[in-house]
Amino acid sequence: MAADASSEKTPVTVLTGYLGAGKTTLLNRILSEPHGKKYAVIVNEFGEIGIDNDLVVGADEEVFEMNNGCVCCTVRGDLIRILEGLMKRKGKFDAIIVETTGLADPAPVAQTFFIDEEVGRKARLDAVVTVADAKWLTERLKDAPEAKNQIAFADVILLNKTDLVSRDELDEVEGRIRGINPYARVIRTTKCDVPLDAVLDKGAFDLDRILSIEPAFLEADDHAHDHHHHGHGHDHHHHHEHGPDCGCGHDHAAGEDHGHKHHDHGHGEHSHGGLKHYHDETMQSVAFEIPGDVDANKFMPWVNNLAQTEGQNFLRWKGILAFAGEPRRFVFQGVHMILDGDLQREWRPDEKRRSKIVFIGKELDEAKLRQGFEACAA
Ligand SMILES: Nc1nc2c(ncn2[C@@H]2O[C@H](COP(=O)(O)OP(=O)(O)OP(=O)(O)O)[C@@H](O)[C@H]2O)c(=O)[nH]1
Repeated sequence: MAADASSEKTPVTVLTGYLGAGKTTLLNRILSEPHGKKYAVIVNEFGEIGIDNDLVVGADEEVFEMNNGCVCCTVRGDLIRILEGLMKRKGKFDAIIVETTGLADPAPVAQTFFIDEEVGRKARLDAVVTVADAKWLTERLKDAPEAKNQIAFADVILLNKTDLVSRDELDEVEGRIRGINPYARVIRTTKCDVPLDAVLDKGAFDLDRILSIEPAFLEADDHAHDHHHHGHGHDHHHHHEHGPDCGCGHDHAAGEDHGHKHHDHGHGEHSHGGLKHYHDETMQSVAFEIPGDVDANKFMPWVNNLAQTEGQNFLRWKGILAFAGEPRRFVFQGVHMILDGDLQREWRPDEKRRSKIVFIGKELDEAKLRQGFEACAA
């Protein structure tokens, strides 16, 4: 049984955002800061000619190109090959950054870290960082389902190009972002001017810092996360793939839009203290909490069954659970029908044991999910 290797795994940051939002700008900023770290960069090209590659600055880092075209199964194969190649040279890189094409749905890229055992053993998805174009995002949310998925999927969102819009427009677009993803940290930027620690080494995806369960956690600057728990047996480690064939959650038969339905619903809107709040009817998020323990023997079958029956609707789901009789927190996350979970650090003495779960996705049956979760209470 391997020791808890999360701190030894190479962190991977997935950089996403619609065409022209500022991904390359951010990448260049990361690579040119005097951080003393060595990053490997994987660029997913869209189109025939690898121009992006030439736009990336820096002498030290190595840039690897994935296949052009759709970041789906073929590209995932490429990504796995590149990652495995990188892993063999472990020690050479402090972190890996994957820049996806603006047209990519981040789900298949994120799933790679759960699906491929070899990759999952050596790399951990640190966070999905989405760059949003303050001027154009609102338009893209209307006509580009990928743009919406990129927002929904993010742990950190850079609301970039703030110089191109008025304060009111900025509030408006941030309200729309919040309507899709209330859990991500939103940072307003010009030319992606963020401190690196706002985007790198966040531990956001594996929930070490509970970034996603409760917006209030986003404000608290909690550095107390534990990277030094070694030697724990992983008796509750689950690593399942329930998907058909490639398991990427994409309905390939649906063609171009990868089965992500795009409805042109009107968006509910209300004002609250200046910042407009939107309720996005195609992308929802629901969160539930049990103020105590859950029974692992009820919870695990429930989530596994959910993954199989409704996984296609869950863009992301995550939870932190107190299992009865277990001193450690069980942290799990899913991308569509793929689930991954782990026992992590112990509940702190001053911490209330409680169990929370959040779903971000489409056509969520809130009442049924709540009922199912509450039935898992210990
Ligand atoms: N005005 C303004 N322009 C910006 C800002 N950030 C980036 N840009 C410009 O926007 C353009 C696109 O930026 P990139 O970083 O190439 O965007 P990208 O997301 O990598 O684009 P693709 O690779 O096409 O998806 C470039 O000309 C940038 O200089 C900003 O904050 N304000």
